[in-house]
Amino acid sequence: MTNSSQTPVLGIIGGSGVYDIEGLSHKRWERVDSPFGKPSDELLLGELDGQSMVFLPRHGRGHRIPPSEINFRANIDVMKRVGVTDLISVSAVGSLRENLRPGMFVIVDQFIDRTFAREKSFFGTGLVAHVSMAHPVCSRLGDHIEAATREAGIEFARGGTYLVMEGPQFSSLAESELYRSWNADVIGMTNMPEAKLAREAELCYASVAMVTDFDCWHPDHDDVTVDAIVKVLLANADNARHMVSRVTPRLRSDASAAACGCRSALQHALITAPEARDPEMLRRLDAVAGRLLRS
Ligand SMILES: CSC[C@H]1O[C@H](OP(=O)(O)O)[C@H](O)[C@@H]1O
Ligand SMILES: Nc1ncnc2[nH]cnc12
Repeated sequence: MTNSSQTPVLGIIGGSGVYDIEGLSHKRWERVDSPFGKPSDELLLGELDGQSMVFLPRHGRGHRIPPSEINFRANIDVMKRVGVTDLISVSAVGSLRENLRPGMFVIVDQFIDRTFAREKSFFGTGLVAHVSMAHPVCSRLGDHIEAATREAGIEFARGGTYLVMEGPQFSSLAESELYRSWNADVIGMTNMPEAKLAREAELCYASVAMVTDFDCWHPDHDDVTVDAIVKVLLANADNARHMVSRVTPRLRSDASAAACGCRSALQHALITAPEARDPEMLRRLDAVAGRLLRS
């Protein structure tokens, strides 16, 4: 099922501490197969206030999958396959700034990708594509998230650079200081290549980073541990649900969505001559790039 009418369908990729979405009607977990392999889990499909939505726990239910083993391509492919148009990533992050305190949401607008052990593109030999990542998130979707977050009374910052490290170990002090000197604001292990793949799949993508700790640079705070992160996350997860429930009605009434640039990201990105394209590759890309590849 692809969504050629572009009826708004909200997708949520839930990070650490967010393994389910409460309050959905017609709720069901469904396995969706992808030519890119196994996604992190089944998809949770349902409706929130009459609006279709789809949820996927990034690390799988029970948090089984570490950042480097997440099949980001399969995760984005299945979202596209079931008709998602707007994708919100919810993630736990460490803060690299004094003013971004645990409990706050950062509506990220830039990334520094330091990951090195992940498949980063749907494309490759047989069909080469280069999409723009100058503005890696959808500002229209970001506007809806900002309004929803404000309405839910959650403390937030609009804009911020998320440094994506490979992990799974946390940073050394020297690395944390280096990233601060690069003007990164928050640090995590998962938003890349997720954001790049969402762009290739022509999805509107936005990232809500929930601050859980001060990493290891802050002289007045302990170095980050999983225990400390989980404590903050338990409080944050409810806030994430409040935010999501307020985004859905906004999406439904947004007439500008169809013209959003994210939805035509591939329009001028494919460089391989039609006669040189690999037919097997074209088959795998039926959901991600079917709009342009169907003859
Ligand atoms: C649970 S601590 C580190 C873990 O949490 C973040 O995951 P996510 O972005 O999915 O919330 C971070 O990136 C690490 O994967
Ligand atoms: N300090 C940190 N570093 C990397 N990933 C994180 N996720 C939450 N806090 C983090």
